[in-house]
Amino acid sequence: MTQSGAEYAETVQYVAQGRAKGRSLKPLRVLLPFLRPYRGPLIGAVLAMVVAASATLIMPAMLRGLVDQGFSASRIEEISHYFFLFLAAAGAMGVSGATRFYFVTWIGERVTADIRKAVFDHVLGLTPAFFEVTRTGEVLSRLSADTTLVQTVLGSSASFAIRNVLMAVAGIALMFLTSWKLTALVVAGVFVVILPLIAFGRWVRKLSRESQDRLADTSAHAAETLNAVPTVQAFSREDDERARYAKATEESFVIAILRTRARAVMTAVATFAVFGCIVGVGWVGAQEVLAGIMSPGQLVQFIIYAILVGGAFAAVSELWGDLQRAAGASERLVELLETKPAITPPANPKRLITPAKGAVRFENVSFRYPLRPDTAALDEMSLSVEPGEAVALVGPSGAGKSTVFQLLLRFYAAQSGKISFDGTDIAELDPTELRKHISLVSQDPVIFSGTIADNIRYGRPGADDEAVRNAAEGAAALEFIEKLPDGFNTRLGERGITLSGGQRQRLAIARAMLRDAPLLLLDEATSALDAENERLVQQGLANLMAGRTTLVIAHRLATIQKLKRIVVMEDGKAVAEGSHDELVAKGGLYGRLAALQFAAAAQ
Ligand SMILES: Nc1ncnc2c1ncn2[C@@H]1O[C@H](COP(=O)(O)OP(=O)(O)OP(=O)(O)O)[C@@H](O)[C@H]1O
Repeated sequence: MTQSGAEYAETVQYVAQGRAKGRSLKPLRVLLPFLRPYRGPLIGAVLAMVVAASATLIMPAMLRGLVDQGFSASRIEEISHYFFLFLAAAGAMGVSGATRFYFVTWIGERVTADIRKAVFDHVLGLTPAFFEVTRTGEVLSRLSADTTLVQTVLGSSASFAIRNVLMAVAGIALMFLTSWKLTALVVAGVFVVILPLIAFGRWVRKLSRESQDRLADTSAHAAETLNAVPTVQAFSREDDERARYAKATEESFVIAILRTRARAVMTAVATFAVFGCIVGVGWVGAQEVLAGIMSPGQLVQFIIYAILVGGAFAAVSELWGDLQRAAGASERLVELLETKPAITPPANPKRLITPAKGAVRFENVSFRYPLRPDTAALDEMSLSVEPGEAVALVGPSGAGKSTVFQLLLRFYAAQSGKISFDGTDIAELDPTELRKHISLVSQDPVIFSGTIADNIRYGRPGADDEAVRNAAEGAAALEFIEKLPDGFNTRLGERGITLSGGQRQRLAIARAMLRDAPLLLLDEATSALDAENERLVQQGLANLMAGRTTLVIAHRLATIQKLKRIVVMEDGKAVAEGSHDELVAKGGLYGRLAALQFAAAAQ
């Protein structure tokens, strides 16, 4: 169960390495697997596009007939016939346009929803190491802004682009049939136009990546600040935060405008060049008509084709920018999807014997946090806890107590040594399976938005109301819950900010009680309680600990004084162990801590 620095580097690859520097639309390829399941609507959309393009392209041919045959009263029927055909073509354009719009929008929405789910599902499985280097706001921005960009492209730009390419290709073929000479002139002109467009396109793509990055920075900053409004206000830092946000927003504005300018120039150059080219060719055509080489109807047909083709090219050049932005966004989404969790379940995970007993063993475990490779958080740590035993971990701040929990929960993998649960190396278990056997009450419990009952039930979804109530009672939370306006159905704010720290802790304890797992991890579980409530909760905890293996981290020695086994940690190692009295008798670190705390309490 060793994890090298290299593996960690892989975890944070997209941050560390920067992004692949492709300049094409290739990243859009990654959307293909998401499109594959929707062949039906895709075929529908393509058919509708083909019908729309055909209906558009047939019109100039009809116009040619109309012009060449001339308008005279004797041809009234034929002329009406042409207009009837125009009407039919218009109808076909309307219906196929609507069909294309429906299918394409449907695909855009569907695929974006799938991508959002895939990214969220994936990110939720990444280990804490990933979140140490990635701000939540950045992930959120990818989930919303980047997926929205992809949606715009799939839901409209791509189909416009494809339709215009279709029009251009078919239009050029028809132009060729109408007059190959003039067509050759147009094609030559268009090539002259395309080369500068490609250069522009690259520039726009670079700018749009930057603008997306800035947007992500801005939202990350906003999320961080908004989550800490009381702290910001308490330190009177509102103006600084406003200034920081304004600066980030302005920067992203400047880049967005640069991008827009580039696109504006690109559009102007493209439009003028294409239509200028058509005008020139039209002039050559007029000479041919005058010389009797071409009929006027042919010239009209040719010019309309040329305008359609020119319009199609102009549209594609404008959409090119959109497509490139979406390519950038897809690249960022895929980077997220491809980030591998630092810890993955083994190919053939072992299964725990049921019912699990909760025996825990650390054998010479050494561990350094990925972001602090120079300091050992655990240094050859050994610890053995029998099933049903309660052991306290004490020691100065930074001694590595919480790290023991982090490793047991397999949020990180130790670099050397072995950690086993019921005799099985935890590296050989599926982490999700392992965690099902662990209940954690953390120092700063998280309360989710929802009701009090929902929050307790988080420990064991599906538990009945009575079990929830019993858990609350055991955690000494019943009294305060019943005083709330809606009792167990009281809704809590986004992060339970309407509860006091002590109340949150009691909810977290109730959650752990309901979870009913064989191994209980208590990280300063009663630190936010007053003496009265602590006494009540201690009783609940005692009930909870009975028959379970428990590891307790405590700063206040009074809370663990009665436990038979106390392990003293210092600098990532267990340096002493014994009962309170034994350790006090030995003196040492524990003796000093106890002397300080109990002397203070006695005063
Ligand atoms: N995610 C992290 N990344 C890098 N270093 C960390 C991380 N978490 C903890 N550390 C470091 O690892 C060492 C052990 O930390 P740990 O949280 O296990 O200590 P502790 O004994 O639980 O302390 P406390 O009682 O203050 O909670 C400390 O030096 C700490 O700074």
